[in-house]
Amino acid sequence: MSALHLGVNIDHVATLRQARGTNYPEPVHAALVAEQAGADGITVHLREDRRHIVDRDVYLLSQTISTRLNFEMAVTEEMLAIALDVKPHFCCLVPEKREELTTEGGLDVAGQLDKIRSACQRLADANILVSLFIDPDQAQIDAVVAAGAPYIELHTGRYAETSGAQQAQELERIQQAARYASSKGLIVNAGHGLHYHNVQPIAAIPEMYELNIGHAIVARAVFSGLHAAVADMKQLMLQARR
Ligand SMILES: CC(=O)[C@@H](O)[C@H](O)COP(=O)(O)O
Ligand SMILES: NCC(=O)COP(=O)(O)O
Repeated sequence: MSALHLGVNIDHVATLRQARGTNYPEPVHAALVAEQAGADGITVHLREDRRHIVDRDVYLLSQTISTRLNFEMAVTEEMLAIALDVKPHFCCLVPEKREELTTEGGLDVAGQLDKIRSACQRLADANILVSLFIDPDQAQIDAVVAAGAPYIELHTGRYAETSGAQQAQELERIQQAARYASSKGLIVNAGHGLHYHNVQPIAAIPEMYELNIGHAIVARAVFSGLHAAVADMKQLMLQARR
């Protein structure tokens, strides 16, 4: 079983800033507090519409954090140019719809293999580690291998939205996908919609390398402070591994 890492997604610190067009709260400040509290990495999603994170955040974070920056991006020429300029540690390629409230599904790697393979190659040539954000689906995992990305991030959104028997079924899909991906040599991350009450079954999956968690941590920080919110989440994750 590998060590389990926590990537803290700070998109919604920026959501609060953009709501009023102020210069606070500052995402860099949030990233540094998260690192002090035990975050192993910082994740941001630069959306096409710049609804939360904006370009300067990505540049500043890459210059200031001391863990690893995970840059979530749609597979567009605009985002590829930014990634190749910033050179984050990781790029996670995600699907994006302008009108969506949040990321709705995984990237269809199998359905656009040439495009994704070429993006992976360009990022790898710049020494950026690429992760593909996919649904827990064997055909998509096979396509990731064909695309040449070393990491996947399994979309846990459906698991997070369901309950009871349906959630148990989703958990099983994620467990099977993690096992299959790992047998193919991929490093397995997961994320989306994870919170303090649903994280442990996902954290307990032995193949998991990193969980990326944002909304729930930022929401809890309103009441308990960001340091405690990150530390509590990390503790829950590590507890699930014992
Ligand atoms: C790709 C993914 O699952 C999320 O991390 C993504 O960042 C969601 O975007 P929002 O933060 O805009 O909801
Ligand atoms: N890739 C998932 C992520 O970064 C965080 O998603 P969420 O916890 O904000 O739903």
